[in-house]
Amino acid sequence: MRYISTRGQAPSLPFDDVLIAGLAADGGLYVPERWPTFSEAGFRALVGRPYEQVATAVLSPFVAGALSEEELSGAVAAAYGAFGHRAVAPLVELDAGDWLLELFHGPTLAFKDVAMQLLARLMDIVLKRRGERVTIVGATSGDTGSAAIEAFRGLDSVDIFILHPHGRVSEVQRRQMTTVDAPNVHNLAIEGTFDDCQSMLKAMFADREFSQGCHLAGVNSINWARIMAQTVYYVTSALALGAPDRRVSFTVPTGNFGDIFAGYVAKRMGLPIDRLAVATNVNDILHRALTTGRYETDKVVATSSPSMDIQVSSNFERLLFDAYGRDAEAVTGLMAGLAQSGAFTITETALDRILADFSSGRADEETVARTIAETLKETRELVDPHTAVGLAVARALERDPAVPMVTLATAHPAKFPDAVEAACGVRPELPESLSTLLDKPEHCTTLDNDPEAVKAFIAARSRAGREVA
Ligand SMILES: Cc1ncc(COP(=O)(O)O)c(C=O)c1O
Ligand SMILES: N[C@@H](CCOP(=O)(O)O)C(=O)O
Repeated sequence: MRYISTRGQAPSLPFDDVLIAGLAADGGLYVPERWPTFSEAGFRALVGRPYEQVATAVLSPFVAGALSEEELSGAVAAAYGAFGHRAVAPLVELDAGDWLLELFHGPTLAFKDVAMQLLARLMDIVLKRRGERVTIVGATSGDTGSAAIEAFRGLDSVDIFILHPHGRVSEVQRRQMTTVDAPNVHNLAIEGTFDDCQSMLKAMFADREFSQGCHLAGVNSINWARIMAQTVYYVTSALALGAPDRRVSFTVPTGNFGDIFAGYVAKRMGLPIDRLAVATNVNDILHRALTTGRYETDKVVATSSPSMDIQVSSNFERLLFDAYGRDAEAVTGLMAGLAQSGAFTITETALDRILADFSSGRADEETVARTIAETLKETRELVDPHTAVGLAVARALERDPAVPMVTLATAHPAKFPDAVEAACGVRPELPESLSTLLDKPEHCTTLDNDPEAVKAFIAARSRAGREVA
């Protein structure tokens, strides 16, 4: 399998190069040159199999030619062996036809662990094989950072620098990152928003001297391997609910469009997904774009679901690439418009193609709080504010009663105890594994929203940078 850039100006690469590169050299995102497909019989053969076996089968076409079956299945087994639930991503029925897919049984209690635990192992295999070291730079609104630090801490082949927006992540999220005391882990609190952190990250990749000099690698969902790993739980959950003989819909709390794009990939692979519903909080650029055809950035507002406080939704570019018939020039034009004026308009044809698969909705803060309280009262499930955004949108959608709706539970409520307690009066307890989090010392440097200062900080501490020099 080879991968091509959404902007069409970077060379096509095999999986192992895409894994290390993160962003394409032309600023685009890598996607497979074609979508691999499974027949109905192929999916049927996976029904009832353990998560690890399904993962190996689903991921194998994406890594073909770059990793052996043994390397992939070994990494998959190691990644998911330590999850807190044997099913890895269990389903819970809330009401008839209304399901929650719990994605928070990994070490940092958010869905990011599902991809990050695998990504770290795959990267380690490739870097050891090549005898290389990389500098990972990541931007986080809370969860990607903690999952990445947990997955990569202590790895000799990697130095990891995580940028988070100062004061805009929950205390638990921040401490999950800053209390890790490992020589290869560096936390940077940036005086800005998540979008500032993400655009700084993209600028670092675009600066060839810096990115080559530090041997930069990315672990945000710009990295294709993140998306790929997330397709697996769409498959396991749909199969558990009757696929391939029955259609299933998903509602996905959405920010950077990575998680829901993984659902789109599963659909392109042949999984009978009926609707993919984008659920946003009041930072609703995606809901507005799908409703009006105009993708237009606005000021970001801090909410109780901080990991979704995003305006520029990176992976939407991957969807646009398909919606425009894989026309890289058209996508480059849209992205240039976004950079210049903070907006672009989607053509009617492309929007129609998007709406054939996707629905959308938005939940304001009052609705999120009410949903947390009502869900607890009616189902005895305590949900986090991101999951509540998903549930609120799923409940407001027009639905086919014959099609089960799965809402992705993207984080454990204990990551957001203040918001959950304010909504329903119950303070979720941190699991035993994280019970000492609030007592440990923190390690973090606060920097201005100044790309040059951040680059200088990283360059001075990057071991890969010193080796290249
Ligand atoms: C808990 C939680 N829910 C939802 C999202 C949104 O996911 P995505 O950015 O893949 O759309 C995030 C952040 O990415 C998150 O951390
Ligand atoms: N919500 C994310 C933002 C980064 O998203 P990613 O999926 O592109 O890594 C976070 O929690 O950091």
